Amino acid sequence: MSSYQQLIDDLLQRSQPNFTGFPSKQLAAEFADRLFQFLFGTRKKRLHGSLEIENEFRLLQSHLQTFLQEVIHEAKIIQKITEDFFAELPAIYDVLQKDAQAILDSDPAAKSIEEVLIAYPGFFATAVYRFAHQLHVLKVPVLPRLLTEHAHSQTGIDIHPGARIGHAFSIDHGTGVVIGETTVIGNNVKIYQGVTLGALNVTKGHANAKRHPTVEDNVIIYSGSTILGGETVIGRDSIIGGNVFLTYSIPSSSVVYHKSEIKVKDNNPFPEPLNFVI
Ligand SMILES: CC(=O)OC[C@H](N)C(=O)O
Repeated sequence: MSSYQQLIDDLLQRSQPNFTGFPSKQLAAEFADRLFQFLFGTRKKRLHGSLEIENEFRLLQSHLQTFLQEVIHEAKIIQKITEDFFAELPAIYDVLQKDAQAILDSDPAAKSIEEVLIAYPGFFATAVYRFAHQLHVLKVPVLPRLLTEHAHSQTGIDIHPGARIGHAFSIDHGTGVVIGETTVIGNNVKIYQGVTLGALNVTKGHANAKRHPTVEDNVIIYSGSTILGGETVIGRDSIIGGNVFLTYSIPSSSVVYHKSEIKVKDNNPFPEPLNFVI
């Protein structure tokens, strides 16, 4: 057990200027929100004129540099990562436009693209995941995770930055969605709240293995379903109904559903006592 003095020593060590153990969550949140705002700003905050846009672009670059300084200490590497990240921004923007359009096209409740951009938690979480994934591809440690955790805290949607997700991806409602680190998702995939794409084996020895499923193009996964395992492949054009628990692969164009038994009776007393366990 640590002594009081050991605790003080530990805390003192963390307050040294060279201690870089805890990068700033606030910088992560501000960067994610600011970049999202830059790309999909609401009317009030929308940038006017190319000068204003260029100015904000430069400010975003310097924000990223400050953020990167939290974990990287070589100016040249920070510069290179910043350049590479922003060089990818047009491609990220394109794919996000396809994500937003897919939500609008498939959700009868969505009335306009603006509504999707401003009000859909699934779109926000996907956007922040795409920013984070690019930093993950550029081998930035820890910070990608802080970005997706910011989106998680805002939306209840937990997408690991390491997951690979194709275009026209849509998450409807979204609360409780978990997408693990080694998940691979194709194009035009739609998932609903409470879906888990998880690992079957969560021992530390599997840290470098593919632990999470592959979901091929045009798959729909309805709410509450859990799909586990790195070798599990959901074949293209399949539909997974609500509350399915699946740990093996299924071929293309499958329909998988969970059949629960529900009993309905009138509210007259049972002849014998019932024991409802809540
Ligand atoms: C989503 C999920 O399976 O998480 C379990 C564990 N964190 C892992 O990545 O294997």
